[in-house]
Amino acid sequence: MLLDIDNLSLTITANGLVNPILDTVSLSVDAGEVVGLVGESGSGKSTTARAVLRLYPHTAAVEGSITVGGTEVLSASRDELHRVRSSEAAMIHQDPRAALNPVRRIGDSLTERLVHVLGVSRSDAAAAGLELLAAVGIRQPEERMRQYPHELSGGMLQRVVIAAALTGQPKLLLADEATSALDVTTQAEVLAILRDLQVQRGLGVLLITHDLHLAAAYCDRVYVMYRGRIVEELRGNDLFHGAQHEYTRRLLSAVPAIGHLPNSESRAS
Ligand SMILES: Nc1ncnc2c1ncn2[C@@H]1O[C@H](COP(=O)(O)OP(=O)(O)OP(=O)(O)O)[C@@H](O)[C@H]1O
Repeated sequence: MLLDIDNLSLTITANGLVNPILDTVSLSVDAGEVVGLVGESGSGKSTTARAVLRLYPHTAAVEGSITVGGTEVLSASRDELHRVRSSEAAMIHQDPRAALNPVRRIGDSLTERLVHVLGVSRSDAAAAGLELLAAVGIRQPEERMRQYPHELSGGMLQRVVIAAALTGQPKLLLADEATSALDVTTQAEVLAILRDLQVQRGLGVLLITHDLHLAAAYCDRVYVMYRGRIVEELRGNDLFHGAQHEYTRRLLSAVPAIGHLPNSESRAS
């Protein structure tokens, strides 16, 4: 198994109060598999994904196990953790503008990890950067490498962020609402690119999303999270009609079905 989270519990202490955030969370992602993690805001999805890279506040207390490619992340040495973060798993966030330094050229942001973390020469890193930009469907990559983030659209920037995440050739992608900030058409384009890359490279993807239609259509399996616990695991295809847990049904009933959106007349009445 590429990612195996087993009985992960996490509390964060703030102002003397111990806040339980995750409670015995278990989930797995195999190589070549797209796995969804859905649930309402604050249910613990991002905390789970960040824990995979051992990113949590120093006041956190953590129990359980997280293995990435067989390495136990929670007790990993500095070197092992560095390897996991630089070449085993990468995270993509919602806002590409926050992920890229606004005063650095795209090419510098893209090749940074290769040069400074993986010790690749600048010319090899530039060649790899160009290749990655082409792989995420960016035309005229040489020109883009010289541009600054404000010169690119949101969809283009998210492609750059995906390319940057792939520089260490990770096997696992943690996509935290990675397309939520994009308009519907751009979202579909970015998701299609992500799917192509996932298939070509046999990547495992943990896809965190609020969009249950997307989770159902895009994911092989979906975990449903509620108040820090996994309450249900379903095949993507079964999400809308196979849910057993009361919370999953409530979550699904809150999703407007296409064709059943309130029209302006009924809203006005
Ligand atoms: N650094 C922190 N200190 C204290 N509490 C935190 C911290 N990070 C997260 N939390 C709390 O942990 C809970 C889970 O947050 P998390 O961001 O993982 O949820 P989420 O399901 O990803 O929500 P969203 O969908 O809104 O991103 C929330 O109650 C949040 O307030």
